[in-house]
Amino acid sequence: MTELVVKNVQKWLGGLQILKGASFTADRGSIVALLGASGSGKTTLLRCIAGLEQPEIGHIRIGDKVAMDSDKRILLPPEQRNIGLVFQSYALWPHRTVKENVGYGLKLRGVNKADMDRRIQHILERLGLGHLADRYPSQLSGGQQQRVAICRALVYEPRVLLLDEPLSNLDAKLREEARYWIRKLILDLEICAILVTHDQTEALAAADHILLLQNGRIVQEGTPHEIYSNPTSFYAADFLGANNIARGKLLSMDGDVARIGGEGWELDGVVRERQGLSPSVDAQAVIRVERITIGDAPGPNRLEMQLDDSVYLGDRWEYRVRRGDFAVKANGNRRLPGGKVYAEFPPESVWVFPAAQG
Ligand SMILES: Nc1ncnc2c1ncn2[C@@H]1O[C@H](COP(=O)(O)OP(=O)(O)OP(=O)(O)O)[C@@H](O)[C@H]1O
Repeated sequence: MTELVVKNVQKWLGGLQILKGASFTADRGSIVALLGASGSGKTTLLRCIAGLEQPEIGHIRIGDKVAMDSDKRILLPPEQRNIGLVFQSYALWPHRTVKENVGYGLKLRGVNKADMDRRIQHILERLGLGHLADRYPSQLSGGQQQRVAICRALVYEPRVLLLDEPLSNLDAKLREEARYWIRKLILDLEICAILVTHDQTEALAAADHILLLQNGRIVQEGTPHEIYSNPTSFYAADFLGANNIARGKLLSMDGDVARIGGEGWELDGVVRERQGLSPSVDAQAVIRVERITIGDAPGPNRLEMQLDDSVYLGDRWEYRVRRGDFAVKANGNRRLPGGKVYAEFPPESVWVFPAAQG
């Protein structure tokens, strides 16, 4: 069931158009990640949904309520939108206890004390914080503070939970755990969550659906697997994964099959973005690091290269190989001696795009 509808949302700030017509829907029991480079408009879009920014144009429906509609001049304030909000900083009040932090909004809304206590206790227990109800934020760990912030957002029983970089203040281990339990919580509660993040791993692991933003536009959307394995633009291909970028000229193109080459190297690949590509124009290929294999014999789409170094990364080795100016990284599971190697670039993993403009 669709819980959130965002249609053609446009927003100007300081004379600049920050959102250029964002449209998407989100279902109950699912997590949608807004992913994109810094300044792409993720937070602004989240703030428009929350009612903290007023889009000049657009339509937003939350549950069965229209939250804003520029044609009908509807604009509900945040407290009437049935949303829960969690900020990166958690924004807890330092002089209020956990219980008071979680219940403050209910108090403002005039919920009676018995009902309020019941709801606070219920959500604190649910997130494993029942025993900390009388502590102050400074007496909690970062992970516990984050749980309190989430309790505070959930105590209203919102239809939609809006999370703005909620994990970025946690260390790597806690972040991984939090990704997991937040996802489970949202699916268990059968609510809908919108997660703003610039961290691709977080979006891939936590979301059911990813919206990739670039300059105020949603340039691609899909499941994490679709976005990772089937990018439709250089921006999308380069934003996700660990990549090698090979810059050269397009040597030939036949349907989706292309050949790209530079100084002393040529590779077969597949066309990922057709516009602006024709033989002999400048082109670039994105090749995921994990797709390149290092061998010791020539073969199709293999280049003779020089292995400069094997770098130990704990769970794998990273090989630094080059042929003249053409340098790439590849992965493997053992240290290799430096010297002559053959690097294989599977053609289906050499994604060819037109060269960047300007
Ligand atoms: N109040 C404002 N006045 C003018 N420009 C603004 C204002 N707030 C944000 N912007 C601009 O809007 C653009 C989008 O900002 P936004 O914070 O939505 O991006 P973001 O994708 O969330 O970035 P980040 O990951 O860095 O938080 C940026 O170029 C930013 O400089």
